[in-house]
Amino acid sequence: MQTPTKARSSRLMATPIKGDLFSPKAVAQMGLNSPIKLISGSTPNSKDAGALGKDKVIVCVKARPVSSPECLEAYELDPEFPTLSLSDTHSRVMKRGRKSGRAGEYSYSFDALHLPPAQTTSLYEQNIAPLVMKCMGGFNSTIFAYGQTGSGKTHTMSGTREDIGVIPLAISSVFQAIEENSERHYLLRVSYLEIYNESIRDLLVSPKKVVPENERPNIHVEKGLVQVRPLVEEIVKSPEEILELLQRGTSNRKTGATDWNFSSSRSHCVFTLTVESREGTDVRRSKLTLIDLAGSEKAVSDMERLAEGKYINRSLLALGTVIEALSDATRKPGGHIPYRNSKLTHLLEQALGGNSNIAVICTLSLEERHQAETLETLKFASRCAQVQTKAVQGIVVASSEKAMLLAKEEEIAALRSQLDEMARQRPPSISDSDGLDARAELTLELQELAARRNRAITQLAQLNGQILSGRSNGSGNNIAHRMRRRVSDHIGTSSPSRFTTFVTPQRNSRRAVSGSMAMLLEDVGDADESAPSFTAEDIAHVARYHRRNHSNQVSDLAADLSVADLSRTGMQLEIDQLVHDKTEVERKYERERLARMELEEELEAERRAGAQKDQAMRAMTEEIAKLKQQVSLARTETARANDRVSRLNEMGLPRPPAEPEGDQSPTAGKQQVLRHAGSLKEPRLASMVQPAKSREAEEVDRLNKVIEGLKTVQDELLAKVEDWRQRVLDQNQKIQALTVGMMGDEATSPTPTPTAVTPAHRVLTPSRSIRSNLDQQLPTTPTPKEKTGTSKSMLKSPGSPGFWHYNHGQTGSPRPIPMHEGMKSNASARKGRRLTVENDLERLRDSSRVDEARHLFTREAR
Ligand SMILES: Nc1ncnc2c1ncn2[C@@H]1O[C@H](COP(=O)(O)OP(=O)(O)OP(=O)(O)O)[C@@H](O)[C@H]1O
Repeated sequence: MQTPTKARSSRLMATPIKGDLFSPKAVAQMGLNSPIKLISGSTPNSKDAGALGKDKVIVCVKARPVSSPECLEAYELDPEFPTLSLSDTHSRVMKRGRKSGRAGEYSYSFDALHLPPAQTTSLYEQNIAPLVMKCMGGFNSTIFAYGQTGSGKTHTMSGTREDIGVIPLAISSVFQAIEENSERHYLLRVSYLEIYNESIRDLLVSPKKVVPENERPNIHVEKGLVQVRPLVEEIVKSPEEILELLQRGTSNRKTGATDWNFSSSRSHCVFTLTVESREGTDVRRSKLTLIDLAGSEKAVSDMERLAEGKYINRSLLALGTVIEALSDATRKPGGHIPYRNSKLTHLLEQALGGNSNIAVICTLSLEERHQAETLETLKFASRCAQVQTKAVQGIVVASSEKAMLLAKEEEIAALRSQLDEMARQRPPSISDSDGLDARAELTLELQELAARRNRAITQLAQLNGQILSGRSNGSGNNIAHRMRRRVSDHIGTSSPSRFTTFVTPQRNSRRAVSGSMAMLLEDVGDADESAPSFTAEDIAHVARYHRRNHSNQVSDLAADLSVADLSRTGMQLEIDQLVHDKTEVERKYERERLARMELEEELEAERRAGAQKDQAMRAMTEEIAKLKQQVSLARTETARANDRVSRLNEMGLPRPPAEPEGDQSPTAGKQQVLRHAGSLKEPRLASMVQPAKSREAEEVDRLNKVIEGLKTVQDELLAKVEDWRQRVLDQNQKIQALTVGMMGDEATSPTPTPTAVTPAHRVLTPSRSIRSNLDQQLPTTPTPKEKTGTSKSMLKSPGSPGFWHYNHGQTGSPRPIPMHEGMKSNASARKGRRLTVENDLERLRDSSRVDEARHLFTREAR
């Protein structure tokens, strides 16, 4: 571990100078007039200026000076390796029970570790200059400083007089590279913006200028290209101009005093240098983006700072999330990256998305009170180190335009050589003797030159037409158009520069060229009209004038060709963007197709699962229906059984379904019957259906036996009835005999003869006696027939003695039947008597049957 000494620390704690950083004096002091040495082998033209294949994000860590060396005890710093590890005295390590067994968890490696008193220059030369050179070679390069507030981001990016920052060093490198590549033509443009509280501000526009809401700069994505519009892009020709713009922008930047930093940047600041260059047919365009991020911070006491801090932390969190997603090795290619969660990440979408070489400068405050934030910065740095990029060189090649350009260049070269030739052939002075001939010759030459000029003007117009027709597609965002306007606007007022080779002092803008042509034509016209009065000197003067002007035209044509090149660059970029868009769209379609397939598979699986569920539901429904049927059958059976049991109970014949052995008491039997009936109502009736059926069969057998018994009883009763009838007949005969005897005693009386007594009358007497006997035997409860009213009851009408009435049930009026009508036989009376007898017999049978059944069951029960 290398511990910086006290002397080192104290040297780095020199008060930086801000504010007058970009004053001409400061610029001179910063040594920009004597640019720093380029890193060997990193020339803008070298073919490997942008590494082919994948590039890693360069991560350098820079620690600012500390107040006391004790602060450094919490860290083990090794700039050679380069690594930074937390020591056992670091609060986080102590909290987690020291490092033993998991030292690797607290160790972080980077591309460079810069410790005090190392200056920014060494960091720049080692890690940043190669990226600036790549930018000069046509590759996009992005460099940003990340770290907690007060850790030295602005100090590193902008620098001080004593410690020059990354931005001035990069500008110096750019101009040095331009100087060293005299063959290439360059066009440089500068823009400078800040993202403050999630809104973009153009730092090159005065903050005093009131800009309506809809005209404020915002991010637009056009053909997949992220752009900020409207945004001032100043064409620059010298480092001084850039530094002047930087100073202007920095003074417009939002800063404020926080608890941690007296002059804290409250916004993310993005400085962009667009480099367009051409050498022959090789046209390149790239961007160098230098970003000074606002510092992540803890809660601060000031309310305004607190609100700003929220935006700052949110956007830094978004940046962290994007970096984390990009560094995720398991991420699918083309997977979603949440660039649009903040303006910062949206703006950096293309740079972070791979089309740029990236360097991250993580600044640290190793003070004890900043340990937590330092740890967060270290984690961010190590995540960045895992991100890979793949910058593409912004080379523009358009075959047809290239051919046209070459033809024009050849023509210009031919014209130039013609002029040179003419200059060589011209005599150094014209003598008076040759005056007339020379004048005539010069006049001819003049005319020829005028014709040539006209041709050149026409060519220029054609060229302009081609440029315009090729680019003016109605889009207000046309780079070439914008650029051309800017070039011409700028040239009128620009000062000479040795760097911008195609914008040289002796060249004029196209507008200026046209003006000079008009002037020249006027001159020529005048010359033609006054040709005879021309002196040799005049003609020589005019010739010199025209030669000079012709040379200017050639230069102007060259300038316009450069503009045309740049227009083509724009077109090529558009084409590249279209190709990129197409690939993106194809990728998107492919992703959508895969997603759709997945969805379809899911739907199919769901459909299958649904069908299975339906089937299972149907099976269950069927089973439930079957069970319901079984239950209803069981209920019916139970009801029947209960009914039968209750009937048996009513008959006083308890019939337990299964008598337990050892308990033969009648009450036990009855209880069992009740238990049986109750149990049948239970839910598990189905299981009892079978036993109930067998019991029912037994009961049916028993009832059949009872019926058999009843039949026997019936036969016996019929025999008895027959016997009774016989006895009645005997009685009747006896009565008749007695009557005959009595008749013999009373032969003269007018009483009816015994033969007049109807059989019905005779039968009725014993019937009455039988009935009275039976009434004593019959149960008191009415028979079912009596209940329904269909049985016949025989009543004697109290109001009509001598008449017996058959009362048919409860309805119908009594029908009188004559018993004696002069002792003569009557068919209906006989029928009535027979019915009476049959009725009596029926009742007798019923009662006998019941008696018999009761007897039988009682016997069985016992
Ligand atoms: N390496 C260094 N040497 C000397 N002074 C430094 C160094 N780094 C930072 N400082 C000083 O620390 C103070 C804070 O630095 P600076 O403004 O660069 O921090 P910052 O990270 O940009 O903070 P913020 O995010 O709040 O803008 C300044 O006064 C600066 O000069």
